[in-house]
Amino acid sequence: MAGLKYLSGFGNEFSSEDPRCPGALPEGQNNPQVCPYGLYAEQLSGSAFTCPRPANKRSWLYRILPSVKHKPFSPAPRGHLTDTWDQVKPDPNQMRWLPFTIPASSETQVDFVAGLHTLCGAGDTRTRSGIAIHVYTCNTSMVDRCFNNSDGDFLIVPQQGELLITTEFGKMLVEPNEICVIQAGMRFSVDVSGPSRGYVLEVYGAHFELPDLGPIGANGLANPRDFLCPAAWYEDREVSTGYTVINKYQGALFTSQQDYSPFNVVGWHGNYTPYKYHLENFMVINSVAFDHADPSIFTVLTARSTRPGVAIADFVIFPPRWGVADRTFRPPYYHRNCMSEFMGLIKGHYEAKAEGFQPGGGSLHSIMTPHGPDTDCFEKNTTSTLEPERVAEGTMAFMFESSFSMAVTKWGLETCQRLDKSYSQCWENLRSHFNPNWRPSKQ
Ligand SMILES: O=C(O)Cc1cc(O)ccc1O
Ligand SMILES: [Fe+2]
Repeated sequence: MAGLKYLSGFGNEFSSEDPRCPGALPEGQNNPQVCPYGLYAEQLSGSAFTCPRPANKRSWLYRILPSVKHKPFSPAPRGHLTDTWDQVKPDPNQMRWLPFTIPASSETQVDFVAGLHTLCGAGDTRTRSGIAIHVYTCNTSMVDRCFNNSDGDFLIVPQQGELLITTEFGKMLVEPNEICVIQAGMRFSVDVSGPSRGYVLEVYGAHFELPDLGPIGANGLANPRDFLCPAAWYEDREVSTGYTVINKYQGALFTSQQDYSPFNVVGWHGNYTPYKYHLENFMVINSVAFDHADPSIFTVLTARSTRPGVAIADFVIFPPRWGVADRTFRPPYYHRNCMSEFMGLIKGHYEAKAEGFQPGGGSLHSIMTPHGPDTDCFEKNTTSTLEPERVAEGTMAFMFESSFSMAVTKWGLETCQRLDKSYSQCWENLRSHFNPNWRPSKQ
């Protein structure tokens, strides 16, 4: 949408006023006895008050009415959203899903929240530790409905269809190949312009951060200034028919009614905001000599656990780049990992599996479950001439990698009917190339 303004920088202390109300932010204090323009002051906390300064997150919202003016929350159907991880028996097999089905708007009208389906996850919304992976498939905009997640942060990866997201902080347009993060407690409403599909990584009780760069230095990977946060925008809109605030709390959905739009924040300041990032801005670093670098080199954002170096979840991408490694099998190596790997494809093909893994689908390789390139990929890349070549041109695959051992939901295993039962066949024809008479070639 033309004309949307953004503030740039990851986790900055921002200040933003809707240009219609200059001076909406109080000067020199947060809680004046009377706020400019007769606004209410409301703090949104994203960390405990007492967190160390680098981890302390909060924003001050100056709004026409405070959020507390609402009718009581009452339970609402939760559709295919869940945080129950024992719906089906544990299954360590490699799993792959065909593109998730987007409902036809001629048959049913489904908006972003109604279109959320939990695929897998682990942990507990009450002890604030764990993750959930959802897919959304929808075809209609949210009208006088907004969503608010008390359980955690949403990292949203649109795969098809742009999302115009109105938040309490302002509006963001998020297209496929961009991602956005809406952190816990931030109200938002999603407009779509057609059939839409994407992935959501939800993290309970932690926030996404930029990974440390170590010896890479001060620049590279996702640079802080490429993260964009919306600029203040408000509407002073009475909704006599009722505005519905949907709250996800302890995994369940609740709704409450109010007679005004929640997007009534005229100005705000703080460092706890929604933000978006274009994946094309990722500065790719990789092997320029030999061997295959671990995919952590492609980490965009990480939600750290308290164990050093161990993520609750990393968001990793496989962007277009040059492949130049000499005397190297360049695709991903065969491996078993102490982390869970969920992969999705935004567009194009994934380098380890040219066929079968399709945009809008997904795969799950659970903790210590073997996986790697399919037979075709192996045969091709062990015989090809190694020249500098563009890898993953026009494609974008990604991975949610987690230290949690995830359970798949009943929806993921059965109801969605998208599980590709033939997945393991892609490795069936791998044959032995072992030659006991092989000897190192003389130099
Ligand atoms: O399994 C996958 O395809 C993801 C992956 C890619 C890679 O280059 C190295 C390790 C890894 O898990
Ligand atoms: Fe892997």
